[in-house]
Amino acid sequence: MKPNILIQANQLQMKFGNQLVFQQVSFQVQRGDFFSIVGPNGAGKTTLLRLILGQLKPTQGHLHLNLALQKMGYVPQFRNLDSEYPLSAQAFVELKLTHSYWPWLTASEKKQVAQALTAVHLQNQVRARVGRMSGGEKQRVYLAQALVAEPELLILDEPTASLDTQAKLEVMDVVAELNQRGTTVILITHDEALLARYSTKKLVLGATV
Ligand SMILES: Nc1ncnc2c1ncn2[C@@H]1O[C@H](COP(=O)(O)OP(=O)(O)OP(=O)(O)O)[C@@H](O)[C@H]1O
Repeated sequence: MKPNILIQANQLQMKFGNQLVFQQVSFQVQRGDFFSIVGPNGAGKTTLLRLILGQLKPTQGHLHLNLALQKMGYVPQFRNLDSEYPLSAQAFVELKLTHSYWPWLTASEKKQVAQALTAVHLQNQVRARVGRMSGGEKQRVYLAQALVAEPELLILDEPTASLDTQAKLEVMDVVAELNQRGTTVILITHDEALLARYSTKKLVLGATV
């Protein structure tokens, strides 16, 4: 596989028992792509992400990955953390690096945390409580948590669903900046406006089944 191809999917089929979720799905994700996956509810978008993350195997076809699982960052759907949630943005991001064998972070890990918070423009709010932040800020904290591992591929599963337009753009502009600096992005979205604004390639699921 050419080094600039990160994911090559050939004729994927996915069934759960007798239920066919999709078939004949082929696509290629190249380094630097802003790749979107769209399709109606139940078309198998999350299932496809789970295949990419190695949590499921296709029932037919082949999925070749040109990067290690540790080089993938994952940002989940927006979840509104309770206003009483006690952790600061910094502590929330540090959770991703906490060791079981020693309780402190190394100097370079602290630097990684600071860099991740700077990349999402929260460098002035490192001590702010995540529970008190706006929706867009909360989702940028999740993004920072995915960034501490310095991923080559960032996978976002409807990261802005239920956020207002202002907050959506606030999150997606940061994702676009990361993409422009070389991070490959895979985005699941129902949002046509986001697709038109940011995406360079699109896979439509559900159209052929
Ligand atoms: N582990 C599983 N076992 C059995 N069926 C499953 C499993 N995971 C998903 N499914 C089924 O596969 C189909 C596709 O689900 P999936 O969550 O991938 O769709 P989606 O496109 O992400 O939908 P949505 O837009 O609603 O999030 C659904 O019918 C779902 O019930």
